[in-house]
This record gives sequence, structure tokens and C-alpha cells, in this order.
Amino acid sequence: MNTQELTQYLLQSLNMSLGGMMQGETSYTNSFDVKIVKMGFLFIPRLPTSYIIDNDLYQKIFLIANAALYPRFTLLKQSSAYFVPLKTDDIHVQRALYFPWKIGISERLVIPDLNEFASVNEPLKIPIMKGLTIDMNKVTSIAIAGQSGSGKSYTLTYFLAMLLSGSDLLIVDPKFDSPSRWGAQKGIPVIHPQQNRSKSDFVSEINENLSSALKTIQDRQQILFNEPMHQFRHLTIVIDELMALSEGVNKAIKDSFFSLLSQIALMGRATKVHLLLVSQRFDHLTMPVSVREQLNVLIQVGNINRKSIQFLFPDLDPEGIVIPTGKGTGLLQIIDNEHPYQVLPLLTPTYYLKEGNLK
Ligand SMILES: Nc1ncnc2c1ncn2[C@@H]1O[C@H](COP(=O)(O)OP(=O)(O)OP(=O)(O)O)[C@@H](O)[C@H]1O
Repeated sequence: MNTQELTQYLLQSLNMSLGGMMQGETSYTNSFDVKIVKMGFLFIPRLPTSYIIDNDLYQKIFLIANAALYPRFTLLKQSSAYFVPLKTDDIHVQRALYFPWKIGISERLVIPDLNEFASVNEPLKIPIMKGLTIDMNKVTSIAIAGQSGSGKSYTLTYFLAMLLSGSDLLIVDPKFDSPSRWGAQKGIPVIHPQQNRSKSDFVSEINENLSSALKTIQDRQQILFNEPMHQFRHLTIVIDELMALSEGVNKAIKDSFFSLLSQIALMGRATKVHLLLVSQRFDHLTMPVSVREQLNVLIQVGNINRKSIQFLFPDLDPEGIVIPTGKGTGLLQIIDNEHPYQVLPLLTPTYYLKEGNLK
């Protein structure tokens, strides 16, 4: 399909479906036009119009076009109307609504042997889907959310395996479950609850470890002060089931825990200390808002609806995003300088382990 045919197809789709909303105006009455550009398309209204050019119209066009373009292109959902100026002197058509896209749809990675894959993978570059990699040099903190059975632990194990070659790991496993098993296999210590100790005791132990990570950050800041280009070995602090740590714990201990997390999230960027947080649910009781604001990789697996995503994606209405079905699917957003503002349908990698799966 060439550009002209694609433009025609989009125009037809919009003419037919927008009808009611546009008070009968169509491209045939010269009310709007469509233009394909490098990484998306433009909807160019001819003003004045009898319809209102607002967020409602933008999201309606998104819905129609995203379905019409699937699976050739995936429109990148924006939280509000994306206006762009056009280079023309004609005031009637000097603006457009821009709909950025990526070519194709999200595709899952299938990895026959995870350990082998991790051993040949470039350290700190974590492939997530076909054509999409997270560079740990460009992001600081990662959150994975999803209800029980949605694939969080499975995805976490993938991250652990991929991080191992390029980062030190400090792992907290409140459920004493698959991260602990993984740690035992790899000879990496994992902090987990002990039978004869209280919950507050457990969180205190975590606090001590976070405190020493914070000390590392401060030492590194001093080094950076004298030598701004100094390269540090990465340290990733991994906490599974974060929600379990904020419930039923002495307030002073919880406050320290939150304060340490916030400081690490804020200052870890320059000093290469990351947080990788996993929880069934994130909200302001589970995670300090200042940590939320520092997150730059957001992963939500399982059920996707306005309610389930409201903490990680507060500005996003997921309507119209085609979420694939199956295990380990959901939404992904990477916020760094390289990726444009985008929330993408996610399929987490499927992998196999020679020694058998952990669950
Ligand atoms: N990308 C994937 N490919 C293949 N199987 C997957 C994928 N993601 C998850 N699964 C499978 O889905 C099942 C549930 O995943 P997992 O145990 O990670 O869920 P969970 O969210 O951690 O649940 P819980 O909170 O109860 O521990 C597992 O059997 C896992 O093997």
C-alpha cells in the first residue's frame, strides 16, 4: 500500500466513522484532510469548522484510526490533543492534530534458553520486545504492577537474569518465593522473612540495607564532585511485593523505609543506583509519591482498565489501546530522552530455563 492509498483509506475510515461528531462535515466537503508524515499522520481541519477541535475529537480519531491501522501501525496514545503548527500562510489550515505511530505492533520475544541469552546480551541493555530495549544507563527506577497471576514474578526473574552481568543486586523478597529461589541458584543473597522474627524486624533489616545503599550513593556523589565522568558499577535494589512491606509495620519503621526509598529514588540517577519495585498494587500507601515521580519504566501486566492503571498511569485513558491477550501482557511506558512519549501494548518475554522454570 503506498502513501496515497493509505491516506485514502484513512480518510474513508474517518469520513464514515466520525460522521455524527462532525455534524455531517467530511473530507468531501473539504472540512478536513489527512496527511501521512514520517512517523505518523496529521489530521488537518479546515477552519472555521462547525465541530470543535478538542481532546474528545482527538481521542475519537485515535480510536478509529488505531483500529483501522492495526496491525500495520500502532498509534501511540497521548494523554491530550497533540497540536502541531503547519508551514503555510493560509490561516485556515495552519494547524493539525498529530498522531504519532510506530510501525507494526508490539511483538513478544521468545527466548529458548534464558541463561545463554543473558550471557551473550550486552550488559545493562535489556531487550523487552522485538525492537525495544531498555538501557539501564538511561533509566533509574522501574515498577512492575499487576494482580496475582498476571506474570509479575515471571517478568521479575527475567529482569534479574538480564541485570546480573552488569549490576550488583540487593534483593528483598517478602514472600520468600521465586526471587529467593533464583538468588539461591545464582549464589546471590536475598533478604526474606525468617520464621522467628516479626514483620517490623524484617522491615528494619531492609532499612539497614537501604541505609547502606544510601551511604554508597553519598560516597559516589563525593567522587562525582571531583570526577564528574566517573563510571560506577550499577547497583539495583529489587523489592518484590512492595505492598506487603507497608502493612502491619510499626509507623516509625515504615516512615524510615519510605524516606530511604525516596532518597534513593531521587539521588540514584547520577550514581547508578536503581530501584526495581514490584507489587500487586501501587498507591500512595505502598509507595511514596516522590518515588512514583522518579519512575521511568512503568510496567502494568494483567487487567488493564482505568482503575488498575490509575497510580502508574494517572493521565492515561487506556480506551482504544489494543492490549494483546495471553500471559504477561499489559502496558509499558519508558520515559527517557530516547523514546518519544509513548505508552505501548506490552508482551513480556517468554523464556525457558535449561534447569527448569522456577515456578
Ligand atoms: N511472558 C510470559 N510467557 C509465558 N508465560 C508467562 C509469561 N508471563 C507469565 N507467565 C506464566 O503465568 C503464570 C503466572 O505468572 P506469575 O507467577 O509471574 O504471576 P504473578 O503476577 O507473580 O502472581 P503472584 O502475585 O500470585 O505471584 C506463571 O505460570 C508464568 O509462567
